[in-house]
Amino acid sequence: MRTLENRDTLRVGFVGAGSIAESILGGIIKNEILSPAQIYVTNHQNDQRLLYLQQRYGVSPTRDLETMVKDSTMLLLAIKPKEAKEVCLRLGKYIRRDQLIVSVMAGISTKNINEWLGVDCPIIRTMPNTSSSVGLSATGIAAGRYASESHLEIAAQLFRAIGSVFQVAEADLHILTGLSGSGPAFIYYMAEAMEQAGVKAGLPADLSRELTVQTLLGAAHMLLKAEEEPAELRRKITSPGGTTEAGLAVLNSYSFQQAMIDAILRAAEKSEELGKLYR
Ligand SMILES: NC(=O)C1=CN([C@@H]2O[C@H](COP(=O)(O)OP(=O)(O)OC[C@H]3O[C@@H](n4cnc5c(N)ncnc54)[C@H](OP(=O)(O)O)[C@@H]3O)[C@@H](O)[C@H]2O)C=CC1
Ligand SMILES: O=C(O)[C@@H]1CCC=N1
Repeated sequence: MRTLENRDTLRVGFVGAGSIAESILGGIIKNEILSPAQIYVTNHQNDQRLLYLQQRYGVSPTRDLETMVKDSTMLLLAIKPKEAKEVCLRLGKYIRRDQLIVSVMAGISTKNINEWLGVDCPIIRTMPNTSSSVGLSATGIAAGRYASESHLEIAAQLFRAIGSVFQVAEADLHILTGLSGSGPAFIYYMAEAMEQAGVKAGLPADLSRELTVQTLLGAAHMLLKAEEEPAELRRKITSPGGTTEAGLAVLNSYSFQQAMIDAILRAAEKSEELGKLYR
């Protein structure tokens, strides 16, 4: 397996061409980590989708799994957990022992992937998020049994190009899935509500959207740059007897923090369930 230092010779085959595949390949191309000519994509049946990816990013669509595997130095599995076994059984006919497999599938263990492929090839299991498309993913990565430090480093380099990378034990990828894999959806859900509140009180929708986005952006930067803990940043906004205090009282009456904690833990639990259901 070549390293990204030799990235001109790297060929990545995306098995699965949905949301996360597009976010990752879009980020890789935008950041000029690989050229479109180095990326193949395949999916199950959606021709329109492959055409769209070809036209938008210049990547090569294919349904010839054998040739794609043969020509790829790395395969990136971006199929749903329920499709994992069937697709891996098919891929196993063509995969070489030195071929690096990167999985982004929630819940599916590297042990199961190796078993289905029937090959002791190196597997790096990851959990990125869709912010990959703007270079801001938080990606967890863990090595399977046959992966070496250099395989980990190759995958880390690729994902570092589209955000931050955190190496964790494979078992911890479940909680990363809840926190940072699904996490953006929980934030968007809150953003939808913030926008709705502005509109309900009479603001134009576009102004309400801009205020929401700038507020989230500013808060994220504060979390990143300020030295205070989140609770201290919150306290600084909360004047005694003021508006924030009144608003927080409403959030507390709905157990907002507990709801967020439970949502993340439930998503993590679901990741474990998917792993058991589809093993
Ligand atoms: N979306 C996200 O934010 C994240 C998702 N993930 C993980 O990524 C994986 C994909 O998720 P997501 O992108 O959201 O899902 P999508 O439903 O958007 O995409 C799934 C893709 O898999 C393809 N596919 C299905 N069956 C086959 C097959 N037999 N051979 C080849 N391709 C096949 C589908 O093709 P077709 O359309 O033709 O059926 C489709 O392109 C999941 O395992 C998920 O856990 C991980 C991190 C974040
Ligand atoms: O919803 C899902 O199952 C996937 C995994 C993390 C984000 N999306």
